[in-house]
Amino acid sequence: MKPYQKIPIQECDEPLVAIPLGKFAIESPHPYEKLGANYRGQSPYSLRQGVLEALINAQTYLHQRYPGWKIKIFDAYRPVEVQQFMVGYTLARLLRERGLKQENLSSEQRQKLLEEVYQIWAVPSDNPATPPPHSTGAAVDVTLVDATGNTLDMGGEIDELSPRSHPDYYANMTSEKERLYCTRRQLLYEVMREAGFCRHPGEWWHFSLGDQMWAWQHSRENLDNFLAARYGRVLNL
Ligand SMILES: C[C@@H](N)C(=O)N[C@H](C)C(=O)O
Ligand SMILES: [Zn+2]
Repeated sequence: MKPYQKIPIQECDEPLVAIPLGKFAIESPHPYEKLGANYRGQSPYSLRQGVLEALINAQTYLHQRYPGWKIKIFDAYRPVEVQQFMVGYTLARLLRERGLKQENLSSEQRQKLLEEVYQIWAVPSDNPATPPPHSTGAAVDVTLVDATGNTLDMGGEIDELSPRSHPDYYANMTSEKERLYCTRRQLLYEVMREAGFCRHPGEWWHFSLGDQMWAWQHSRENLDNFLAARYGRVLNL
């Protein structure tokens, strides 16, 4: 269990709403639908109302600093079944890359590989007390697009299983390119933080507001002010 999963949830019952796609840049077709993930008619481009409002604010802050630039949404709401699908997909990809076969793995080997997968993916828990962050509709994976519509190179791909995914990976590097990646990651962090989001400690692209990870980070930074999460798993109809 990750420490943030111990944070209590006081569900506020705010609705999951559609993201107005015209306002943002989006990854299209949706990256996980393209891989075969089944959303059962729900849209991955949905967020809790208050989280969407904050994302719109983040884009306003970005415009104030870089007119014409946009936040590009890679992923938002993710049902637990899709979380499970992506964990399975990532494990299968690791096996393929390493020339391994699932049926030949010892349980220890399988566990080690799964631990690697869980470095960047949350466990697809069905327990309402420990929902995967995106299943709450309060987490979003984003990057930046410039005024000409180009997706900026952030020095690593979203969902990359590598040390480059760490937000500070380029912090002490000195080449012009490395400094640029660092500046771009910092810009994304600053506009999202100004809007109230927290960033995943190990992923430059993952932000959330009001979920357990957010409440955990918030409580760590403000020791006198313990917060519960206000968004739990979105209940499917
Ligand atoms: C891997 C990435 N897309 C992501 O969303 N990671 C977080 C931790 C998650 O699975 O909730
Ligand atoms: Zn994410």
